[in-house]
Amino acid sequence: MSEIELQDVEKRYGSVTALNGVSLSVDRGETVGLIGCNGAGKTTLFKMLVGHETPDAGTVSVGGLTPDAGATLRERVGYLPESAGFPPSFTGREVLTFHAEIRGLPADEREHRVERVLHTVGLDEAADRPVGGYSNGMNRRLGLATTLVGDPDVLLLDEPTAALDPVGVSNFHDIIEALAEETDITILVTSHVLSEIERLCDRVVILDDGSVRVAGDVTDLRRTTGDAVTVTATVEDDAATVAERVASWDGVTTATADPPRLRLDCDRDRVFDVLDRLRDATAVVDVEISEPGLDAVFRDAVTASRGVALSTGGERDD
Ligand SMILES: Nc1ncnc2c1ncn2[C@@H]1O[C@H](COP(=O)(O)OP(=O)(O)OP(=O)(O)O)[C@@H](O)[C@H]1O
Repeated sequence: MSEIELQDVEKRYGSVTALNGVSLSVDRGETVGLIGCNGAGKTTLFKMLVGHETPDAGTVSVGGLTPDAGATLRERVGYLPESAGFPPSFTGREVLTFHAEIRGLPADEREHRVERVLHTVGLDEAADRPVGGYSNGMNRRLGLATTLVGDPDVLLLDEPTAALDPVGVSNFHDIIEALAEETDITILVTSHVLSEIERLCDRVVILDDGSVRVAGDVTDLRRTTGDAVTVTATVEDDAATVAERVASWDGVTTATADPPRLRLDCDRDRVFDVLDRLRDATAVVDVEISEPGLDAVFRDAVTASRGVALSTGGERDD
C-alpha cells in the first residue's frame, strides 16, 4: 500500500483554486520531487499532508490517516516549511528537546533521540550554542532535525536549501541522501533548483496551476526530451563566426555563441562527427557534452499546459 495517496484533491481559497484534481501516489521509502512555478500549489499540498489544511473535494491519506487526524497525523509527518525560525537565545539542544516534548516523546527517550538527530544533521559540536549565532546552513539543518526528532515516517521539505551557500547545500544534500539510503522514510521535496531534484529524487511530479502535468521517473523523463545533446566548447577563433558556419552542419540543430564559448545542440548519434568537424575547422580549447536535464522537461510541461513558451528557465514566474 502507498504511504501517501491523493485522489482528485481540490482546494480553493476564495476564488483561487490552489489544487485542482490532484491525484498522486507515493510508496514507502521513495524520494519524490515536487516542482512547479510560484503559486503552483506545492505548499498547499504539503499543508494537506501534514493536516494543516483539509481538501474541499477528493481524498488524502498518509500512512492510512486523513488530514483531520490532527496530532496523530503530525506524529507521523515531519514538515520543514520554507522558513522556520527559532528563539535566538535557545541552544540547538534546547530547541530539539522542546520539539521532542511537544511530539510526546517519553522523558527517558528524549535525551537519546535529541543526541541522535544532532549527530544526523552534523550539529553535535554546535548543540550547546545559542541558535542566534548559527549560520543559515546550520539553521536549516536544525530545522531538519526538528522534523526528525519525532522519528517520522514521512518527511516534507519545502525548498529546504533556498538561501544556502554551495557548501550548505551540499551538506544538506548529503544528509538527505543518507536518510534516503539508510532508512525507509518517505521524502517529498520541493525546489526551484531542478538539479537538486535530479540529485535527490527517484521520481518527480510537475505541478502547474494546481494540477499534475507530468509525473514519472527522473531518468525516464529526461529521456523524453529526445535525442538532443548540448556541446559547449571554447574556441580560439571568433565564436560568433564559428557558430554561423556550424549552424548548417548535419546533426546540428542550433549553434549560438557567447565568446569565447560556443553552444551547439546536436543529434545524439551525430555528436562525435560534429566534434571532429569542429576540430578541423577551428582550435578547440575545451569541450563539454551535456544531456538535457529536468529543466527541459519542466519547460515542455508548463509550455504545453499553458499553450505559451516560457521565456527563460521557467522555474519562477514572479
Ligand atoms: N491561505 C491562503 N489564502 C489565500 N490564497 C492562498 C492561501 N494559500 C495559498 N493560496 C494561493 O493558492 C495558490 C497556491 O499557493 P501555494 O503556496 O500552494 O503555491 P506554491 O507552489 O507553494 O508556490 P511557491 O513556489 O511560491 O511557494 C496561490 O495562488 C496562492 O496565492
